[in-house]
Amino acid sequence: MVAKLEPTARAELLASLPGWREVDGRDAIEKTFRFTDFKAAFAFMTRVAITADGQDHHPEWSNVYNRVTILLSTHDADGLTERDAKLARVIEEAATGTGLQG
Ligand SMILES: C[C@H](O)[C@H](O)[C@H]1CNC2=NC(N)=NC(=O)C2=N1
Repeated sequence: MVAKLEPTARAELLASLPGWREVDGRDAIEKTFRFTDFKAAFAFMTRVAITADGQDHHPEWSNVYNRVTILLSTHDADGLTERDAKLARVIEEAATGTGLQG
């Protein structure tokens, strides 16, 4: 059973991840990415999907045209864990220089 992040680790994680924020009412973090167009957004989602599946840790996400909103939490722990931290860092890499509008 994976352990939830301690408050200090959680704060350090949020400080290290640009634009991610805590979700009201859930032990989770969330960010919306905005791309130049739908194709750039979907290409980003494809890259993330492949890596996430390889880590066996999956995002909760939605896509509207050029925007992708991603929520991370660990279902098995009902909260934020190191698995979410690892996937958030992968997501940030996958978004870099790929038609990202910020
Ligand atoms: C059986 C499978 O390994 C588990 O259900 C994995 C799949 N992907 C997952 N993704 C997330 N976000 N949390 C989990 O606890 C989780 N568990």
